[in-house]
Amino acid sequence: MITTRGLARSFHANGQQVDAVKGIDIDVLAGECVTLLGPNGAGKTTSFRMLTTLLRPTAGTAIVAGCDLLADPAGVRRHIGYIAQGGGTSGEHTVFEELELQGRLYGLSKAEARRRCGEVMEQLELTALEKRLASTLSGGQRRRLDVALGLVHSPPVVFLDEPTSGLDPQSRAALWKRVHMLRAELGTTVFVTTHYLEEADAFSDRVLIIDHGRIIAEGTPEALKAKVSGHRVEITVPTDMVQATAAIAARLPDASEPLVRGDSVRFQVPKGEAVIPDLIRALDFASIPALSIQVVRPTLDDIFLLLTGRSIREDAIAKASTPDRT
Ligand SMILES: Nc1ncnc2c1ncn2[C@@H]1O[C@H](COP(=O)(O)OP(=O)(O)OP(=O)(O)O)[C@@H](O)[C@H]1O
Repeated sequence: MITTRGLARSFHANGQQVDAVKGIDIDVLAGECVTLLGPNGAGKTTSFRMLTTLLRPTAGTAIVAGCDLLADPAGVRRHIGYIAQGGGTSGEHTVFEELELQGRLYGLSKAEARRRCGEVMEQLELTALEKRLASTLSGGQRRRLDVALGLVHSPPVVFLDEPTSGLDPQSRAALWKRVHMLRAELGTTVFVTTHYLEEADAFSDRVLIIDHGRIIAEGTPEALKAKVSGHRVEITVPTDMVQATAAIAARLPDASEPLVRGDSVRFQVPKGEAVIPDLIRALDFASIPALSIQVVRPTLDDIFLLLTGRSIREDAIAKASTPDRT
């Protein structure tokens, strides 16, 4: 449903060239839900803007929903829904009017546009809000309207750029649930960007990890996590005891070099549960009161850490905006 070969885009800003996307090969099959996961500035939005015809690639080719991106951009536009970061509504129309207008822009007849408005409002639980001005909606309601706008013309492919950014965890889960219901009912192909690791893990069939404009890993969340062997152990202790705790951790059999962050010490071991008794005994002997000890299974962040030596999570936390409830 989406195929790219060597797709690239460079920008020129302040006399400098920025290679935002450096030749990516992507294959998304019909009906799949695929996530493009990466830290800030990795090239996610630039990739989406190219695939939705808003930005011309500097190099490479792409076929989207059977249409050639370069030769037939109008064909691509007819077959896709794009839910941009920050949404696409002006806010001065009611929910119903926004949806009807969008349907008409996509060439639906008035009657068909109205019928589809009714359907998508029901699917995204917007029916009770149909007469509300879009500008008066809460963040979660507004994001649901954005998704409805992307779906009103029944596209076979939807691009969702950070659909849950800025929403609280409950609203994020609810939005994902609705997107998946639509996919199950209509077989829509869903291509989505996020920097929320847990969402990529829980809701995607496949994850593409992008960093510095290149796809550095891809696979099912399970297959990606399986590349990181063992468990991570995290111990929280009083701050003045972290160095002594790190020294104890370093002496445990097969433990990786401990990493100290604030009042916590982290390290990798082949089997978390096997080292816990020794660890507790050693802490007890040294009179170090452990405030918490956690054995964490690998996450998608661990694979990113393994490949790049950096954490997506820390980058994302820096960017996270104030959560907005439905
Ligand atoms: N119009 C532009 N002019 C110059 N540089 C740009 C432009 N648009 C994007 N870039 C740069 O290209 C790189 C990729 O940006 P992009 O917005 O695609 O990243 P992203 O992964 O979507 O990040 P985020 O998660 O912060 O939205 C960044 O270094 C960005 O500064």
